[in-house]
Amino acid sequence: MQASAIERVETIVLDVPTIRPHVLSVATMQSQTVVLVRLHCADGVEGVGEGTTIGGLSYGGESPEGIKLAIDAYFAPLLIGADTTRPAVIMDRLRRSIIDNRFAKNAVETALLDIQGKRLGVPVSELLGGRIRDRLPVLWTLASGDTAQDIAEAEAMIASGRHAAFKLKIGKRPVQDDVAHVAAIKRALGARASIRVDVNQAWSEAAAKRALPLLAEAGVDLVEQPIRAHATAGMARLTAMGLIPIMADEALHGPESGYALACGQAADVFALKIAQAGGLTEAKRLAGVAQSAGVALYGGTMLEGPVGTIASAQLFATLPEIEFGTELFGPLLLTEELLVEPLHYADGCLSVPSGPGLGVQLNEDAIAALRRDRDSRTSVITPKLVAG
Ligand SMILES: O=C(O)C[C@H]1C=CC(=O)O1
Ligand SMILES: [Mn+2]
Repeated sequence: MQASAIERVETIVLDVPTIRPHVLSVATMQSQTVVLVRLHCADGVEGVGEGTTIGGLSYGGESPEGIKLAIDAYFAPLLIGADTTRPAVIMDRLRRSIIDNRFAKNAVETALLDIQGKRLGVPVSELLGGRIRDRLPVLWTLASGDTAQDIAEAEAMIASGRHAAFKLKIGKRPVQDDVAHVAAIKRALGARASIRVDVNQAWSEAAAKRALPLLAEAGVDLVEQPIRAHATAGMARLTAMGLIPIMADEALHGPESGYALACGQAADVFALKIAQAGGLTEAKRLAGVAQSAGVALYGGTMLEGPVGTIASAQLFATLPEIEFGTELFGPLLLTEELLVEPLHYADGCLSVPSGPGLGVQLNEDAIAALRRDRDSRTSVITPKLVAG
């Protein structure tokens, strides 16, 4: 086997507790399931990628277990023996052979670019056209499910200087209750904070039409995916109201969907997510569609751990404009540190690592402690020890 060829594909499911319940209209998260993909080359070079979603199958069509299965059963045979010095050739082969599975493709592409960056001695950003910035603005999501707790959390974030923009998860309660919740938070924080809301598709168009003037009146700066992902014409009607910028999130499945939304004038802003786009290069193509169409950009997350977060950051750092900032706070929602050296968050920004590849190193002890199969791995060993 060639030195740069992939010798082994490893997929690991981690269950990581969250610092508090994270309440979305589609799910309440008490923990996050992170799928890590490690590509081991014959010469010992290794790349890591992440395939992470929210709430099992409640957010999208790929579950953590499904991502692992798809990679183990279908991606791995195409990857073993492949030459990692040609990541684009490998991704082209995968895209031709495997339909959809965008989260799994993103995880694999991330690992391939991590390898390539390590071999060339450059950060992944430099493989994607080159970075324009080393720091990215990061907001925080208030989603405890309780208005007073959300206000206290925001006050603490503002006081510590970590965040001054907040996204509120709504859509679970009746519209008037959600609007009261949002208005109370904005009233408490005033001009000290930018407030945005994410409905995660929960409203009908009629409910959204009722809510938008009230949210505008309350001082909300952005409304994310208020109605169903496929409701392009409805999104266009809400956008045309011109009350608050409307952002597409779940509706975006890569550059083609972005092109259709832009043609239909169905959003003012796109939430760019490397997982939803099917990888970093597809996400970069989507960003190009937005730039060409005059659609603003926002750096989104699937609440990934540090690997997916930094893969996203490496891409977002290459964008000339990212008007609405980013939400790359996923690692801060987790109780456990998955890296040897934690990511650096300060003054409302995340620093983009400058080392080769992703520029992050996994904390192997944390991975061993959090992996879902740790008990079965132990029980494989235990009987042998008992028998011996
Ligand atoms: O945007 C989403 O729908 C998913 C995610 C991003 C931030 C957050 O709290 O949830
Ligand atoms: Mn969203």
